[in-house]
Amino acid sequence: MTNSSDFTIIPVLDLNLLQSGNQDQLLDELRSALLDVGFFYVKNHGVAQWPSDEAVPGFRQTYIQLLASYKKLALQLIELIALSLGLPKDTLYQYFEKDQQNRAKVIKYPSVNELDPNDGNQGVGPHKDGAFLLTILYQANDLPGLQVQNHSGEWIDASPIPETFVINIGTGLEMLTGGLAVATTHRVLNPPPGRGPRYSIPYFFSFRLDKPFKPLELPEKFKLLEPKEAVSDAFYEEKESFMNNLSSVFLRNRITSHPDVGFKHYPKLAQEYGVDANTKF
Ligand SMILES: O=C(O)CCC(=O)C(=O)O
Ligand SMILES: [Fe+2]
Repeated sequence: MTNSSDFTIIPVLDLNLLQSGNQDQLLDELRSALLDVGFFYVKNHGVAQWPSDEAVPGFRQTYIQLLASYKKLALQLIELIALSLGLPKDTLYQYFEKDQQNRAKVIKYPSVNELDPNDGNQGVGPHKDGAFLLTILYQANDLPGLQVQNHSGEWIDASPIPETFVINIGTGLEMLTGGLAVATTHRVLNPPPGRGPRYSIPYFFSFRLDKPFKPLELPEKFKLLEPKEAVSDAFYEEKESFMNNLSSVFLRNRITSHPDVGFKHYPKLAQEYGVDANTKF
């Protein structure tokens, strides 16, 4: 499907607009990122992104601090997202717990020439981030790989921009907003030969699992907007299972992200999700 207003760049949002008294501009940009793209960069976020050389012996402590900073940024974004949708800023707090577990992982993507040709590309297959509100992604070195699919099916590079994080909307926020905020499909390709490995740290800001899941009451003006069906097909297919069974959403995310492993262990489910033994990305 071709869409004349489709995105071809990933917007960059500047959190300094808060300090400079331009919150309304930031909220307008955030709303458009939420509704049209599902991905954005944030700059001037106040988070130290990588342990310094001297800090490496204290990696654990450093990493814990890093996670705490990610969480602080996630909470700030959660409040701004609510405001950008015309809701009180604490609206999304009901969906997570103060001390819930949020997952992060440090990923190494070897360059293609380091891979066994029989293993194919070991990046991450096309997927939406699962049962999460949002993902904060640190691209730790200057190598391309992350690509975001626009509504016409084209792959748009989300190359690293120094000092930024990439933020993307998870299926959880898509469901909560009735498909208005988009959880956009993305993938990761291994870096080209000769450029060394790519490293990244995604942080997945989760949901509380112990409460029934009730979609948000959005202000009237948003009810007139059409969800972006091209990227929100999962919304219609998965609505029931998502509301009742978050674990199936996790499993789908795992199988589509890592199709070779997914097919090996869950061949029937994998096929339901369009993954088979020859799936390449
Ligand atoms: O490494 C990246 O750039 C993104 C990884 C990703 O999309 C994921 O793990 O869900
Ligand atoms: Fe992802």
